[in-house]
Amino acid sequence: MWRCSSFLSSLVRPLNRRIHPQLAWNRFEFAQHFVTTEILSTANEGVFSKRTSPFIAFVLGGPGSGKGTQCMMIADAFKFTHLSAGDLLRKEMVSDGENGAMIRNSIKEGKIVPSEITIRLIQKAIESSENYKFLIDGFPRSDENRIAFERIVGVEPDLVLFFECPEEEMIKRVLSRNQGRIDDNIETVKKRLQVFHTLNLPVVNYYSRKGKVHKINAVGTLDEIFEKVRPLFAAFSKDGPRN
Ligand SMILES: Nc1ncnc2c1ncn2[C@@H]1O[C@H](COP(=O)(O)OP(=O)(O)O)[C@@H](O)[C@H]1O
Ligand SMILES: O=c1ccn([C@@H]2O[C@H](COP(=O)(O)OP(=O)(O)O)[C@@H](O)[C@H]2O)c(=O)[nH]1
Ligand SMILES: [Mg+2]
Repeated sequence: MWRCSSFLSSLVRPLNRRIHPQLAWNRFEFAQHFVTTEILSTANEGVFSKRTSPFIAFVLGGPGSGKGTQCMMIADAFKFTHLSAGDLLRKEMVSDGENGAMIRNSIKEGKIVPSEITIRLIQKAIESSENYKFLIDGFPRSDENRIAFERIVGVEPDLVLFFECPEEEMIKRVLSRNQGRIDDNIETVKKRLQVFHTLNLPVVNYYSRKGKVHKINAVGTLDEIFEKVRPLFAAFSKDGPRN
């Protein structure tokens, strides 16, 4: 899974053996995971020698604002791991897990799936990654999501990207997305926009008050938008931050 320096692996491995698979990682195990990864990654990043937690960027915005598209470009350019909460849920929906039907119904209705389910999927994806820098796309979608993430995972995001897009543009993009999704139809997208305004935006406002939000105008070509995103991740580019 990830290469450990000998000292840390002696510390961490027994710990993992002791954790019952069903238990979500507690904060210590989570930090421990990243202490290991950090030591190995400092070699080429340098900026993270003192961190004991992953670098996390939340990527927020309404349905069709371009979150997934920009996340793929950021992941490619700066070697982040792109975790789309929606994709994780759609994968879980079609697995023979006990929550499949409930997840399907929530997505079909544009409703938010219970936090514990989404967070467990995100945490499992982080745990099974060798990376230590993550784009969490489309999460948190409510204050309840946000509070649960901080309680269960025990970390706050380092930055929050918020893609601002006019409603009619979002509707147009969602209806022409052609990914065969059960929620890309006019009835559901209207419900999702309602959820966006009532539940998602308070999350943006919360992080805005903490000075963590970078608002990006999401209208324009993919590259025009990415050029506004790029400076936020300059610290991760191989030639370091451009001054
Ligand atoms: N800047 C853009 N201009 C026009 N269409 C876009 C732009 N960015 C993304 N799209 C398209 O709009 C749709 C929604 O984009 P996506 O990245 O899936 O958004 P989100 O993840 O926020 O729902 C996709 O079909 C995508 O190809
Ligand atoms: O943290 C999340 C992310 C997504 N969803 C559900 O999954 C749907 C699709 O989310 P996704 O981010 O894939 O939609 P997008 O914004 O990309 O169109 C949402 O409308 C919700 O019903 C959720 O419940 N919690
Ligand atoms: Mg998306």
